[in-house]
This record gives sequence, structure tokens and C-alpha cells, in this order.
Amino acid sequence: MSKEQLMSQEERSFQDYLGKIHGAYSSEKLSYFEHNLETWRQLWRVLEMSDIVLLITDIRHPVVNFPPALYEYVTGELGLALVLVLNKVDLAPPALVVAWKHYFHQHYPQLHVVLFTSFPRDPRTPQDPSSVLKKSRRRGRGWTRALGPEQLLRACEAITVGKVDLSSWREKIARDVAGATWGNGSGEEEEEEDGPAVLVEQQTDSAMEPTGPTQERYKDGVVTIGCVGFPNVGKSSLINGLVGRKVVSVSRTPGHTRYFQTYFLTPSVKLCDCPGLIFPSLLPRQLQVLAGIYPIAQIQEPYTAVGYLASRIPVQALLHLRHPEAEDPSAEHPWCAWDICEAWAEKRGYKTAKAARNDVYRAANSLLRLAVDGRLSLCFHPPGYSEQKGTWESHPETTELVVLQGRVGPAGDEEEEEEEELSSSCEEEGEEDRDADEEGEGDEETPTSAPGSSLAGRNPYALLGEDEC
Ligand SMILES: Nc1nc2c(ncn2[C@@H]2O[C@H](COP(=O)(O)OP(=O)(O)OP(=O)(O)O)[C@@H](O)[C@H]2O)c(=O)[nH]1
Repeated sequence: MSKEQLMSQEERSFQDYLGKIHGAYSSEKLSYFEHNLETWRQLWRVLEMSDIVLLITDIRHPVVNFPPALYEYVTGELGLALVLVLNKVDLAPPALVVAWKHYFHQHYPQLHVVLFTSFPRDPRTPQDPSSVLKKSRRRGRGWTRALGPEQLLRACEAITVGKVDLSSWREKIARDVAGATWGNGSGEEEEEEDGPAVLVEQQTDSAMEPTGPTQERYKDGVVTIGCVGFPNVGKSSLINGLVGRKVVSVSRTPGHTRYFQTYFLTPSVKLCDCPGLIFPSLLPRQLQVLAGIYPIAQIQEPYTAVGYLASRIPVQALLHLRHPEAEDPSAEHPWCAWDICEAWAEKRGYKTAKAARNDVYRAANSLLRLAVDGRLSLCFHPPGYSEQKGTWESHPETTELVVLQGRVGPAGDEEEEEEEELSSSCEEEGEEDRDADEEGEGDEETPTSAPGSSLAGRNPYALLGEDEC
């Protein structure tokens, strides 16, 4: 088939596909999903050129980010190894992470499951609740602190056994670990001395040409690892974490990566970063919002999603909110979503421009952003988790994960936190703001402590209810 024939066939099939989906399900039921064929093409091309596919998911809601159709296609039709990366494990209790790992092993036996975080934190150290208002920034050698490269290497060694020499990758990890342990924190200087560690290939039109799934595997002794997943699950951060420094820009705005790029991690390991892509599903709207699938800027009625969040984690306690009608702050008052938004607007000083009333809509958007960013962390459980919680908590892999995270954290000079003015207005998700939204590096502002820390010493994870799944 010529390139033109194939392109037009893809176009037709895609239109058919969209037509069938929209014909079978009402728009209220269907989730927000990718309608741009170019983005799907990038996924197909990345899968075609890969020897191993990494499907990156957010540990807070991994099933939301796991399309079973992709599993079937990659492992069945393409016959490739699929590594499921449960990413951002710093945002979930270790026992829950391990329970999810086993859930996926059990339901999708061909998966290799790897745990990862670019921001490891010692789960034994109680989290300061004022960290809700803080944003972590990574600088210099901070990226070498990622937890998971070693596990990922082991999975790739098991997959490629005898076909590619991955010793250069193993040596790189050893160098990174030594650097992170013995480095003196002035990462940026060291980085410059190291010189460029990776060769970045910008993709041209020819890279977008289909190669067909029969492409030679492990061409020239190089393993190509394709990183795919929903927007905002941390694909770019994971690549930075593997490389050990920032090679890909990271943003909390979903859809930041637009074109796929390849990076040589070592001479025999090539990484390929694919733009995030949302698969269609029948997920309720509130869940789509909290999982970062539905753009917050497009929500007309944010209060139901706030209510969904607040009925699962104690938002008002975590944010030290005072009930708008409370004369006596110690008295118990029933809260509704509107009260929470009103109290948050009051606390943050959000006022409407005209009447200078509390800007409840802005407050609702702000709360949803805190949830999507993971600063108010709502995690979903695999079925049956609550009944077996004790078993998962005492599971040897949980203990291992706690020790591992503790060994990497706490953050040193390489990671800084700063209190952020929480933004929530709709225009902030506009085109021109995307670049401004990119997470910076090297910002040297002094961390500030947030007022009122009576929750200090309490772990917000422990506050999760039992019915979140
Ligand atoms: N807590 C935590 N946050 C993370 C981690 N990895 C990434 N993030 C945050 O998640 C957001 C998205 O990260 P990216 O690496 O840009 O995600 P992406 O999947 O490349 O996003 P797209 O470009 O939209 O496809 C950013 O705010 C990151 O700081 C992690 O391991 N832990």
C-alpha cells in the first residue's frame, strides 16, 4: 500500500470508528476522548517502531488509564511486550500500590508491572498538610532521584534476554545512584560538566510514515522503548527520571507533549515519548474531571465534582476550612459542596470582580485543580481492597516499597517547594498559557510555610475512607 492509500484508509476507518461510537452511546455517557486522527497516528507509529511498549498510568486511578483494547493490540496483534508503569506512587499509600500491582498481574497475565515515581517521598514521614499549597520543583540532579529505573531495567532485561546488550543502561543507573548519593547538590554545574548525555531526535514527516508491524526488532542492537499513556500521567517526567536530567518539558496542563520524540538513553537504549491520548470510555463526568481527563476549564458546573471529592476525602479538614455559617467554629455543621467552595473562596480571598462577593466558581475550579495535581490526593482501590487491607499492609512488597522510597527521600537541595498562588480561571488553560504553565527548573525561591498546621503530623492517606473504589 502506498503512503497516500494508507493515509486515506486510516482516515476512512477513523471516521467509521467515530461514527460507530457516537451511534452506540449518547454523548452524556461517553467520556471526553481523542478525536484528532493525527494524535492517534502518532500512537500507531510509536507502537510500530517500538520493541517494548511502556503504558504509563497514574496510581491514583490506574484502571482509568488502562485501555484493555491497547493491551490486546500490543500483546496480541503486534506481539510486543507491554510494561505497565504504575506511576506517581508517591501519591498513594504503599499497600494500595502493591494491591494494584497484583490486581493487574491477575487480570492481565502478559503484563510486566513496574512501580515508578519521579518525586519519591518517605511514606514513613508524616506529610505536612501545608504541602497542599506547595508545588515541588525539580532542579539539577533532582531527576536522578526517581524511583523505578532499576525495576524497569530488570523488566526490560527479562524481555530482551540475549537480544540486546543492556549493560550500558545498568552502568548508567549505577552512575546516577552514585551521583545522587555523593553529589553535593549543586547539580546544575555538574550537569554542564557532564555535557549532553542524550541524543534527541526531533521527528520529521518521514518518521510519521508507517513502517508496518513487521519491522525488524532490536534493529542495530538498539532496543526502542515507546512511552504511551493518557495525558498528564507523567510520561515526560518518567523520561527525565530515566535520563537523570530534564530533557523533556513537564507541565501540569494535560496534552503538553504534542509530537513524539526519541532520546538515546544509552547507545543501545532509545526512548520514544508519545503525546498523551485519551481512549473513549463510559466514565462518569466527575471521575473524568478528577482523573484529569476532562479539562477543568470546560466544566460549566464544577460543584458536583467537588462534592464527589469531598465525600471521599475530608477536604474541609485538610484545608482548615471554616463553615460559612459557623458562628462557633468548634460546633459541628453539615457541609455541602457549595459550603466548601464558599469557605475556600473566603480563605483564599477569591472575590467576584463586580460585587466583590466570594467567587465560589473560582474556588471550585481551584479545588479540582488541587485534586488533579495530587495535592489533595484521592486514590481508588481495586475491588476487595478494604477487606484485605491488613494483608496488603503487611505484604513483603509493601515493606520493600516503603524502604525503597525512604532510601531515596527526603528531598535535598535538588527539590524545592514553593507556595503557589492557586490558579483557577478558565483562560489559564488557553493556548498561550500552556507554555507559562510549564513547570520550571532552577527556581530558587525560599520555601514558605503555610499558616495553620494543626493537622501537622497526620498523614492525609490515613484519612481516606473505605468506600472509594
Ligand atoms: N506526585 C508526582 N507528580 C508527578 C510525577 N510525575 C509527573 N508528575 C506531575 O504530573 C504532571 C504531568 O507530568 P508530565 O510528565 O508532563 O506528564 P505527561 O504524561 O508527559 O503529560 P502530557 O504531555 O500531557 O502527555 C506534572 O505536574 C508533573 O509534575 C510523580 O512521579 N509524582
